[in-house]
This record gives sequence, C-alpha cells and structure tokens, in this order.
Amino acid sequence: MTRAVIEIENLSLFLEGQTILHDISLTVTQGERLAIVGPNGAGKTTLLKCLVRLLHGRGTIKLLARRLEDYSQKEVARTMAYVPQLDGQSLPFTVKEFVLMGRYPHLSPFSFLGPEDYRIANQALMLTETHPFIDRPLDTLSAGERQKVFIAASLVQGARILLLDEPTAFLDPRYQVEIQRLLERLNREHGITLLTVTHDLNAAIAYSTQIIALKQGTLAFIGTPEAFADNRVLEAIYRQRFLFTHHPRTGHPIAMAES
Ligand SMILES: Nc1ncnc2c1ncn2[C@@H]1O[C@H](COP(=O)(O)OP(=O)(O)OP(=O)(O)O)[C@@H](O)[C@H]1O
Repeated sequence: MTRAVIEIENLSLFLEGQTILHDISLTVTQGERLAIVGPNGAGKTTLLKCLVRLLHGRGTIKLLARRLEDYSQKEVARTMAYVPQLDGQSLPFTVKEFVLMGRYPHLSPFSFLGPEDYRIANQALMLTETHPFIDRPLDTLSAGERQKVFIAASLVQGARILLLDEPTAFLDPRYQVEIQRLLERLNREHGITLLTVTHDLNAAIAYSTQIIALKQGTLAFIGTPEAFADNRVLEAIYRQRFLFTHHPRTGHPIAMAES
C-alpha cells in the first residue's frame, strides 16, 4: 500500500491581515511527483515554506504520520529539503563546501565531518554530474549548474522528499530537460518524492502523477494531469483559454494559452 508522507489538514495562513492560504487539505504519498501550479501570488511558495516551517499556519501538517511541530529542525532537514527559486543571490562558498553543509543535520554538536559524510557528498556530486565543478565558487556557475548543485545538497541532507520551487525557471531548453531527467531518475530509481512548484503547465502535465492548483490561497484543483488538461479547469484557474494538442511521441496533452 502507498504510504502517506505528507498529510495537510485545513491549513490556513494569515500574514499582515491577509489570508494567504485558506483551508488547504492534501495528502502526498511516497514516491509521488506532485506539481503545484496556479497564478502569480496564489500561495504556492508559501505552501512549501509552511512545509519546511519557514512559515507557520493554522491546521495540521503531518510528516511521515508525525505532527510537524514535534520534529526538531534537524529531523525535518533529514527528511525533507527545500530547493528555493534561483534568485541570483550571492553565496560565498565553493560547490564542495556548499554540498558538504548538507551533512550538518546529521552531525551532533562539536562533531566533525567524517569519511562517511564525504562519501555521501561524493555520491550526490556524481549522481547530479556536478563533480567537475567541485572546487568552483558557486557564484561562478551558470543557473543550470547551480540548480544541480542545490539538488545535490538536498540529497546529501538525506532528504527523501524534495520541495522544488520553479526548478527549471531561467534555464535554457537543454538544462530544462537535464533537470527534469535528473528529477525523474531520483524519483524512479531512488524513490524520492517530489513536490514541484511550476508555471510550466506542460512540464506539470508531462512529469507529474498528481497536480494541485492554488488560486488566491485556496485549493482550486486536485487531480491527474489528464483531468487538469481541460479548458474548464484551466480557464477557472487562470481566466485564460487554452488550445490543446498531443505530444507526438508520448501522447501527453500539450496546452498552449490562446492569444
Ligand atoms: N512575508 C509575507 N508577508 C506578507 N505577505 C506575504 C509574505 N510572503 C508572501 N506574501 C504574499 O502571499 C501571497 C502568496 O505569495 P507566494 O509567494 O506564496 O505566491 P506564489 O503562488 O508562489 O507566486 P509566484 O507564482 O508569483 O511566485 C502574495 O500575495 C505575497 O505577496
């Protein structure tokens, strides 16, 4: 039986007198690939931030059947990793230093990195093909290379659930495909559960097992990619009509905003 890894019940969040999330309930099962879509400002990033406790709402969030507030921050980090949007922020570390920081949730106070930590870091660098940049300062990497390093650091953390905020935004088509392939591999071969915020509706349709759409902080849609690729659904979410065709090889629906 598929096991629930995240259970959200009646989550609401108010910030500065505004309702940002309203009564969200959602279950994510082990090995799922969940896409989170919706218009700008709908609350997608806020939802991810609630999951990693950067923000605190009302309601219940359970991680592996245990209430999130009963976890230590290190336990959360060992279970779930947040890969934020690439925002061009300067990070004064080399790739190696940054990736090794992913081991800190596994260290006890005053202990040092050991051979096992270096082995795990190496494995993640190989898996994400970031080992050629190991001694480069992060600030010298391209957006696509940086995104792969961020994913490597999440793996080094030991997280089996990745929360990715627009992982392919700002990437050229080759890197978009490369990141999607890497995520697919992590999901299929390593059983990693993926929650991905994206504005790329066709990537959401092609690469997800379930899609949720947020609109003004509420859950406006939850269902399969096939059910999502429907003008009644998309128009209600985006107030925009779409044209549809099918991918010539995979048969997935492809949506294009009608001009
Ligand atoms: N710390 C905060 N204080 C007040 N309002 C906030 C805060 N953080 C987010 N918001 C507001 O919450 C709403 C949802 O923001 P969020 O970043 O979650 O949207 P999003 O769906 O991820 O948007 P986008 O697709 O544009 O990235 C926005 O109106 C935003 O201005």
